[in-house]
Amino acid sequence: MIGVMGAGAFGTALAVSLARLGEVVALWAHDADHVAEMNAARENAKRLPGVALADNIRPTADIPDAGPLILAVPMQRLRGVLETHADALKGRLLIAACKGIDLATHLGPVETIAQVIPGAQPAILTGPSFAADIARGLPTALTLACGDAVLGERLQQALTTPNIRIYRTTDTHGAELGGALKNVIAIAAGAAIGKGMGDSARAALMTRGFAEIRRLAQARGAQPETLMGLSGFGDLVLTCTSDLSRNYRFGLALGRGEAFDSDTTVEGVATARAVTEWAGELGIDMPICSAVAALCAGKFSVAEALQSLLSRPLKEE
Ligand SMILES: NC(=O)C1=CN([C@@H]2O[C@H](COP(=O)(O)OP(=O)(O)OC[C@H]3O[C@@H](n4cnc5c(N)ncnc54)[C@H](OP(=O)(O)O)[C@@H]3O)[C@@H](O)[C@H]2O)C=CC1
Ligand SMILES: O=C(CO)COP(=O)(O)O
Repeated sequence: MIGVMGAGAFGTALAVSLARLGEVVALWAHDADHVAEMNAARENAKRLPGVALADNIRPTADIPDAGPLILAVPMQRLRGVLETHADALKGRLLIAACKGIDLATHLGPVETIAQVIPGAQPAILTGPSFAADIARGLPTALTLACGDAVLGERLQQALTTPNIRIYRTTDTHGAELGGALKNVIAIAAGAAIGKGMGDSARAALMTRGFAEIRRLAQARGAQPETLMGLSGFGDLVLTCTSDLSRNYRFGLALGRGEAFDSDTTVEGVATARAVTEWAGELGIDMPICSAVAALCAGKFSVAEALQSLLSRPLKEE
């Protein structure tokens, strides 16, 4: 049995894909009414409408007491979920599927699990993948990062499905920071396109944004090759170029001066703030992330954010 905690779009899509392996997948939601709705309709109409839940997917309000658990809640909720359910989670194999940096602690998902849950065996599943694509059975490649190489290999086998090919690494810092920071750069890319600045400006933001991601991640001990892989470069490309990305669409709305649905999960907003604070403490230069944080906080207009980037002193690449 595999458990997925968090019945949002991504948790549900992973459950749908894992169920194709034939084993029982428990899909835990914190809201009992939502569980009842999913059981009655055999669909998660609230978060992933139009996708049937196979018979071996079990929506539940009870955390399964055996087997690995995938944590697919928004990053800013992860610590609270872990603290609330610490007794049920202690010593368990916990695989984060969230992308972000915790505002209160400046920790990523793997570090948060390790700090909150005694004896947990933490890992992260990350990389370029939209819930809608995974649920439809479209081909996807992800990175599974686990500090324990033997466990990582076991998880790689267990979580590979007919449409999810998994690569593994022991570099959890690289995997979690690449996935978190690409969302911030996607907001910048969306804002540039929304403001009509063009594809050349987007390419510049993606490239210089990637330089910021590498600077911060390597200061944390991440390996350069992890950042060049699916969880870093791969996810940056997907998220900065697809209208399916919520972070990119949020940026588009900022650029166009349009409203954006406040119930939509946009991980890059809190992460931009967290990373700007954190980079400041470490003395690392993160101008695009800082401009996005200021933009999201309403301190800058898109034009002012661009001006702040273009007026920086000239330097070597
Ligand atoms: N969607 C995607 O394509 C991808 C998403 N991800 C990552 O997965 C993570 C989750 O995103 P996604 O599923 O898309 O988000 P959604 O907005 O679709 O769903 C979030 C889910 O988390 C639940 N939730 C919120 N707060 C809590 C809480 N305190 N306790 C328990 N459950 C809670 C929500 O419940 P409720 O409905 O009651 O609010 C909802 O089911 C994010 O970090 C995202 O970056 C990664 C790759 C792809
Ligand atoms: O992480 C994702 C793609 O890999 C999903 O991106 P959004 O959260 O921007 O929709």
